[in-house]
Amino acid sequence: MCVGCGPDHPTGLHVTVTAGEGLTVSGSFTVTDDHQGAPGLAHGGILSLAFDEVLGSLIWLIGEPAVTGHLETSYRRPVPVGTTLYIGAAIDRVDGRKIYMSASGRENAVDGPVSVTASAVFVVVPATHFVEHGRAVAPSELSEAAAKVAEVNP
Ligand SMILES: CCCCCCCCCCCCCC(=O)SCCNC(=O)CCNC(=O)[C@H](O)C(C)(C)COP(=O)(O)OP(=O)(O)OC[C@H]1O[C@@H](n2cnc3c(N)ncnc32)[C@H](O)[C@@H]1OP(=O)(O)O
Repeated sequence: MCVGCGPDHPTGLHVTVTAGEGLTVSGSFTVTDDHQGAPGLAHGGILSLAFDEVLGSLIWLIGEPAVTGHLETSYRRPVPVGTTLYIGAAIDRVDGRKIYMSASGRENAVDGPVSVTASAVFVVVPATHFVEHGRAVAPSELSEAAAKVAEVNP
């Protein structure tokens, strides 16, 4: 039920992500009427969410839980409803618990015009972070997340 990537979320972004070479991932997000802000255009906050999701996927390559500490988004072109954004993201460097990342999203093709760029600092947290700070979750929700780490980066 993740609003970014959960396939069963009724109005979520349904972002899909594939691991690439090295510490990179490629994602895609199709803007639907559920994601509109101004008439016919994607809402900027929704686009920011799509980037948070793709950037957040990079942590599965490292295999340590981390949360977004800082996320900066630059909107370079309007994104019409119906667009598929192809988002490439990479880990640029790691400094202690801080993971510096960047991403860019291109309109309707992997080599399409750049619509949005973003940079982020994720901060590594202990797995207990989610238990201590989140609502009570079923153990299966946490074990599914932990299994995903093992699946992506055995
Ligand atoms: C079981 C496994 C489950 C796994 C599930 C995984 C799911 C993942 C899903 C992902 C979903 C998608 C993603 C989401 O939506 S994640 C949801 C949105 N994000 C949050 O909720 C985060 C809320 N904030 C916090 O929890 C704390 O403030 C954190 C943990 C971030 C830091 O508090 P903590 O007390 O722990 O850290 P520290 O103060 O000792 O600082 C440590 C270092 O970090 C540096 N720093 C700190 N803050 C920032 C900042 N804002 N920008 C830049 N840097 C920052 C700081 O300078 C220091 O650096 P240095 O001095 O050492 O050089």
